[in-house]
Amino acid sequence: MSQFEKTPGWLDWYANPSKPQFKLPAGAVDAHCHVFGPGNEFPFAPERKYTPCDASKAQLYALRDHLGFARNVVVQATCHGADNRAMVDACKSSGGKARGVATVRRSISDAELQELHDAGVRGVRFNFVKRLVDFTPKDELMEIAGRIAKLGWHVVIYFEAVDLPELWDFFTALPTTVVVDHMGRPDVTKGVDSEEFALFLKFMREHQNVWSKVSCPERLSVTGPKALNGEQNAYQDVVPFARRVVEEFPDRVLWGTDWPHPNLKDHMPDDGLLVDFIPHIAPTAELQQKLLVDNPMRLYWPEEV
Ligand SMILES: O=C(O)c1cc(C(=O)O)oc(=O)c1
Repeated sequence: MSQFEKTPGWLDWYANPSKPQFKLPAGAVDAHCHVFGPGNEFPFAPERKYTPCDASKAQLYALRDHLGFARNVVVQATCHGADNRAMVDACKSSGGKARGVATVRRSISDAELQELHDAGVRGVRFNFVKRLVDFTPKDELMEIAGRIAKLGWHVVIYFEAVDLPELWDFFTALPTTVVVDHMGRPDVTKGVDSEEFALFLKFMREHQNVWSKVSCPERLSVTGPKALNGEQNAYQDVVPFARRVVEEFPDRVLWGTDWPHPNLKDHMPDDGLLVDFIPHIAPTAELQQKLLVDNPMRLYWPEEV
């Protein structure tokens, strides 16, 4: 794959998002977003599974201001592999308004981990989605988890719901806070009372160190971005899932735009409308304050809480 040739069929991020009608609480954090390159400054990793369009830190921070967020958590995207330079650069130039989640290999030195910490990194991401990454042995991941736990960092895990049973023992042995990306990608056609989603809720219920991002309705939805049946909201088939998680675990949920939305081929969400999704899954001001401010601040800026 050439460095700059975008993966065919892959949509670019939404250029002129609407202004959300929902007013975010003061200090709201977009706790899951990425930067891509720019490729000529921060080359994409040779082992990547896709080549994205560019999505720079300046464009990310313009979106932050447009939507009304105060801060970002920039999560290492798989197209950059374990080369964290673009994410670190974004954190360092944010004036303290961004923290990061890195991808690291076992070979990383303690000094390099400390450098990441100084740049604002507070977690590592372990990815188990087969279309995105090659397999990394679990003993390597556990060793990394042990080292980063000592820095007070957490582990972000990304996996598909069908893989949770097989990954359960590994996840439950992680020695630090564990944050699940996008609710563990439930198959929403199975329904909120499915065995599959019940297992995810049990995972959170039985393990107080497990948090979840209630993000990415645009990836999980089958009904899509159009409001249907007189409903006001887009992505309505995802609402019961996210709402269940927010209401049962109000102190362990995070929300993020997922901008610039890697790997979307059927539609690209208007980020303003994604923000308008929030009050459907966190219907009270108290839940919104926890989801958007108190929880991400506790995890990423504990020194300010
Ligand atoms: O579902 C995805 O394709 C996806 C990919 C990435 C990444 O490539 O890092 O991150 C995400 O949060 C979601």
